[in-house]
Amino acid sequence: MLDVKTLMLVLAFTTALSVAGLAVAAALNRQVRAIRYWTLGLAVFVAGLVLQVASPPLPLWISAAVITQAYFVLWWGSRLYRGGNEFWGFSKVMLAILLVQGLAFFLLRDSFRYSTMLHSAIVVGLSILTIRELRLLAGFQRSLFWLWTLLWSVHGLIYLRRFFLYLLDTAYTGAGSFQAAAEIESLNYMEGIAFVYGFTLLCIVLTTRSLQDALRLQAAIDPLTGLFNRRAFEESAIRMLVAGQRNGRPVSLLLMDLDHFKAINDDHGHKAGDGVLVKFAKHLVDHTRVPDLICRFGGEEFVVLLPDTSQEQARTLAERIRAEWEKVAIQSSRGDFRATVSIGLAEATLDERENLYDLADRADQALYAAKQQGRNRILSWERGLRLAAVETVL
Ligand SMILES: Nc1nc2c(ncn2[C@@H]2O[C@H](COP(=O)(O)OP(=O)(O)OP(=O)(O)O)[C@@H](O)[C@H]2O)c(=O)[nH]1
Repeated sequence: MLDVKTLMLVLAFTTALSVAGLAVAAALNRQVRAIRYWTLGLAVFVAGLVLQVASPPLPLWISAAVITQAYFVLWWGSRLYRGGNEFWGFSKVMLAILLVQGLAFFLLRDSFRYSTMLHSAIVVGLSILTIRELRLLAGFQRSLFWLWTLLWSVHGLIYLRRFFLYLLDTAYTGAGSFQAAAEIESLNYMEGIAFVYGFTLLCIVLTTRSLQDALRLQAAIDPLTGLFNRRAFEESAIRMLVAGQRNGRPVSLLLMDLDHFKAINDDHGHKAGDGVLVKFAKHLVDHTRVPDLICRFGGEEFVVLLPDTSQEQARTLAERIRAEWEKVAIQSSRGDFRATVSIGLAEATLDERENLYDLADRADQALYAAKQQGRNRILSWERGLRLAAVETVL
């Protein structure tokens, strides 16, 4: 069996290397907050190990408090990865925990057995909490979750075993130092080395995954309004439309265009124009249901695809959107104003040969006619509408 002190040093060295790697990754990926805390957690772990190597003469309770504190920081990082709130007094919470457990380890300082048991119990508890954080992450990749669970479960089980050995096994209950319990302690440190390697690797993978998600979101979302952009809308809308046609369920589409938007920009400035777009996007979100697909089609044009909605039902909704929108007061430095919207709507036919673009084309014809007839109104598509609109222009 390897000497415990040597293993402690190897673990400290391995962890220090991991900290260096993670620190570079954290600096390069500032938007992933969790990796900063994982790096900090491992750095605290290194400090605790160094203190442990130096005890005696240094009291062991100090290193015990520092090492267990590292687990709290790692758990906090995982909590952030799940989407927890960063500013919920991290430093205050950590300080409070450090004080409480520091006091507990201090009170147990004369009993190697009980302080080791407390140390093991904290590691087991935090391993469970850390597993739970990624479990709560909706839609998280299963293989990554299982790797995370495996890593932390093995680590937690090793410490659970340690807890019970010190509780029940006479070979350890009387031990007064790590050297006296070398058999179990060296196994712990060897597993610790493997754990740090595995954990570091997973931190990098999770960070990459988080960046990929952010990129995917950026590619799908209109940055001004936070609505789906056209590309993302088309992807989901095509699926929604085909599902409706297959199941014989009605699907309707509203195509909306803010009226005289150029004049709004000219009279109130481009910034106020942007504000109107943001406000209208929120207005749409407030007036639709969760399954409805809302998108900024481009410029001042918006579209909503309504599953399980007939033309009549869509018209009622469109009327509510239009009527409520004209009441909304918009503040601008050049005076408050109101805006209106024209809406063209069409219901999909059950014929699967009609695709999303055909449906959007029909809604566009209705919208064009609504504009021709004076704006701030809704028109449903009907046969001959394009012809009528063209005639109106002529
Ligand atoms: N502020 C702002 N303006 C935009 C944005 N995208 C497009 N626009 C402006 O929207 C205006 C659209 O003008 P038009 O297509 O003439 O339409 P309109 O003035 O709304 O007239 P009608 O649709 O006929 O009622 C243009 O001046 C564009 O520059 C944007 O993201 N922000």
